[in-house]
Amino acid sequence: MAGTINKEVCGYPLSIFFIVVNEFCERFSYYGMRAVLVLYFKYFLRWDDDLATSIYHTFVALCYLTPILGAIVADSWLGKFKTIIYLSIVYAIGQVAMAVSAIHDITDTDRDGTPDNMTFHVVLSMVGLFLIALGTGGIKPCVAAFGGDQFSDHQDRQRRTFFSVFYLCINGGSLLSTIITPILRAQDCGIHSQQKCYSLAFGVPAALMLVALVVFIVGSGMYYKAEPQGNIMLDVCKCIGFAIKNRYRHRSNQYPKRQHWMDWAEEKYDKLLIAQIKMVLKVLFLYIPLPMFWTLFDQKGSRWTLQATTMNGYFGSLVIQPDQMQTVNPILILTLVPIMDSVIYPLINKCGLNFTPLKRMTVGMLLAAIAFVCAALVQIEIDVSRKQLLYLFISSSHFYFFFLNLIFRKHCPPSHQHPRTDDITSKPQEGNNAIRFVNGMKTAVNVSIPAANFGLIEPFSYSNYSLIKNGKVTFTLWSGSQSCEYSTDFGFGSSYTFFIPSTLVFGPNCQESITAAEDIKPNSVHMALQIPQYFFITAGEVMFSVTGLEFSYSQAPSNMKAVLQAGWLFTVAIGNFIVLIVAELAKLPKQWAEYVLFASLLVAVCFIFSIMAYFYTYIDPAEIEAQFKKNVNEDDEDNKHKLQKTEVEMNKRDSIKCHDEDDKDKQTKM
Ligand SMILES: C[C@H](N)C(=O)N1CCC[C@H]1C(=O)O
Repeated sequence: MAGTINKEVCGYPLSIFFIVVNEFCERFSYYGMRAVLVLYFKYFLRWDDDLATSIYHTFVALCYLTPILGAIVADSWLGKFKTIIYLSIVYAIGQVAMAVSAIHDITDTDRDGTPDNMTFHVVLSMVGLFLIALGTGGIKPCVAAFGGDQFSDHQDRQRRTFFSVFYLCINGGSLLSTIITPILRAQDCGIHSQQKCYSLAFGVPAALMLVALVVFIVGSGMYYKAEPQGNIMLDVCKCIGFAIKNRYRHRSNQYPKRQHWMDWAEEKYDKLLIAQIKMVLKVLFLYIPLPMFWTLFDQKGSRWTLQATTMNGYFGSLVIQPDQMQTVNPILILTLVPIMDSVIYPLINKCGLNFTPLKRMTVGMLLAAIAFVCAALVQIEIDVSRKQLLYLFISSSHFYFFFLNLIFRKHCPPSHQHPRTDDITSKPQEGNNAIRFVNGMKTAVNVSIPAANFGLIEPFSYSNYSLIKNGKVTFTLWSGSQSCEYSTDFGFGSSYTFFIPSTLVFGPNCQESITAAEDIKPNSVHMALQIPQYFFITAGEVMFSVTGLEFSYSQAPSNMKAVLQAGWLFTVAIGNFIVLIVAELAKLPKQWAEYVLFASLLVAVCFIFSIMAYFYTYIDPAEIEAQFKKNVNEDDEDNKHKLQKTEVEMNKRDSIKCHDEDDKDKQTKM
């Protein structure tokens, strides 16, 4: 670092406090908004599942593609500080636009609780999402690199700790927001009519983004702000282009070979710039296999959550919803980062092992592969339990419908016999329970719960299945003016048929007469079995991602720090795309086989990466740059000397010439 830091606390520059708080608030804003986004698409904008999922993934991928833009602007033009400020404003405007787009009252002219001009809400939210992607992606590489810039060259250890704390803040923000925003969304709010409060769920992240901006500005006087060094990316592209062209022009054997193909740019470009480009290319080459890690990592939110929907989420009196299992990741990050930094790494060092950053990343990839093997084992357990349950269901349902038919033939006229065309044959999706009622009474019965209405069930008829969530549910049965309340507890993924007997007496004790037949048993494999796979993927993330973040900073030349951070984040974007492609292409019949496939792919990639890492030599960009500058200065000195010498000689020669000419003149005059 070229400048000096004014204030230090325990050996750390005070300025990084503002940077980590800014990152915490920004990640709260980003992950909080993301947590309710798909539900907003589905229930507020009324999109179908496919559209909602593809727009969601496109948005996430965009958020990790825009870092390239932010990095170019920061390194070449505005500098990191101004880029963070300007793009944070864009980001906050985007979040506010999202919050406004979710106020149904704005276009609810008939006051029935639904927006009347959906185009307004769709357009505003799409503009909002675009601004957010630009903002969050744009500032992400700058904030990390700007934090790294605050340390002096001799503060390597502190800078490593900074990147760990930085990662803790990311996950602290992510954890809190993914718990809080779904709660905010579940509230009812509105001016004319009450609806689920998406505007609050987006409004709080918007407020947090404003806080992030204010905190960052407050620290302004304390930052070290490296100056941008001109349009560096354009120079880099031109230099690479020239090297390729020049190499091609001199392809014949008569020209001596050069050590590196970039050396073919030496005729036209500065040696320092060529050396810096070589550093960046070496690291970017190493990044090629890395997206595979993110491909596995990002399936937490999709495949693993779907797996959780087929499991039992009762943890004592606490009920964990399938999508809430994802919070295990940030919780484990908050625990594992300090343990790794203060116990595991020092212990490995004490054992005399040189656990270099690239070795850590390799181990991180292997841990992610192990996580997927665990996921495959859990899947096999679920499949086995389902087979047993299905067998139980088929045999019991045959018996029970045989019995039902006997009763119905006896009691009801043929016109009243209801066909059993809608019998459920597979487990209900997303951990829901499929419930239906059979009315054995001679009068019609209406059955309802707060979330669903089974409708009027004719005498000796079945209702259709309704899907209801787990937990305690109270059904209200109405026949004329008489009612009966029936309460029961549901687990995950079960199916029940409730019988209303012909002898039902409405009143307080009516509950006892209603009987339930379990068509499909609730999920039996416990969600706790997913904890090992979460543990391994998160331990892998700590070794891979935290190290990768720091590695990308430490190996980047001074004028391309943000660009390499963006390159690192680009691997996350590619990983997301691979999930979409592989899931489409490899349609394996068994889910566990898909998990094993992904684990094997990562092991193969990890093997390639370890070979590449073996040949990588760590550099100190600052030292190399200083050496180059020294050489240039020495060259300048040499040149100056040479110039002075030449000038003196030239002057001497001139004066001799002058004397000669003077003499000649004198002679002619004479
Ligand atoms: C929430 C994750 N544990 C996490 O920290 N990240 C996932 C992608 C990179 C990183 C982030 O910066 O959000």
